[in-house]
Amino acid sequence: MTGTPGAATTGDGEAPERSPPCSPNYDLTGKVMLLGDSGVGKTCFLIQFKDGAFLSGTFIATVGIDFRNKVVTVDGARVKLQIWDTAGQERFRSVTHAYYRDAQALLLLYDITNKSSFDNIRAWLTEIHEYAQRDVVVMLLGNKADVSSERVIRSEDGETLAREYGVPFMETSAKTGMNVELAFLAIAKELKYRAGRQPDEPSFQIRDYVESQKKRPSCCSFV
Ligand SMILES: Nc1nc2c(ncn2[C@@H]2O[C@H](COP(=O)(O)OP(=O)(O)OP(=O)(O)O)[C@@H](O)[C@H]2O)c(=O)[nH]1
Ligand SMILES: [Mg+2]
Repeated sequence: MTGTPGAATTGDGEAPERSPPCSPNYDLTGKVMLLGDSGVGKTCFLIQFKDGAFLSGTFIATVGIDFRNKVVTVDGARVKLQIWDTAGQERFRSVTHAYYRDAQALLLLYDITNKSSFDNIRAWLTEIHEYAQRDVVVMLLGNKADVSSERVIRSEDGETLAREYGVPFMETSAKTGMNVELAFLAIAKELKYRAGRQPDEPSFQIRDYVESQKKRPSCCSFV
């Protein structure tokens, strides 16, 4: 997925800000951004969610920013997620900063086989604090959990960091699909809950939901 630096490409051939049609096939919308260092798997994560496929082979770094739409149904509500895939490379940072402000949710990825991508998470959280809305939903994801033989970041380290920042955490695989849909469903549930809680509806805690639903890698190599 590539585009021109500084310009959003039209992911599905749909204009991002287009007014809803007369009978929209969704009840509410939410903007989600994928963030994290280059190569952690953001584009693959989005393609796995959107198309159920994994882009193996040569790594093609995203240029600028791009988006895809997908409607998910949670608790009887159709939530249209507009998902922005950002370039992790430093040179595109100023482009992506401009998009933070509109996002309701941010999926922040690191690669469990790449220590620097994990070490940079604090810097990403500082950027989020600076550029995003104060009440933005943030989720920390340790991607490439299928590559257990090359693991350098323990699951516990991801959990500890997420707890420190008070955000939900899980390990994922854009290759096998592990926890990919769950990440977006949890966001959609949170957005639906925020949009208007019904009187008899129990409160929704995204961290508890993720903890109760997430799958753990079947095989772990401890480092
Ligand atoms: N084994 C495995 N490989 C993955 C996974 N996710 C991504 N990859 C591989 O990692 C490389 C980078 O993936 P991308 O999705 O392009 O990375 P990105 O975060 O979008 O990178 P930028 O666009 O530069 O920010 C590719 O070669 C993918 O095939 C995963 O979950 N498991
Ligand atoms: Mg990419």
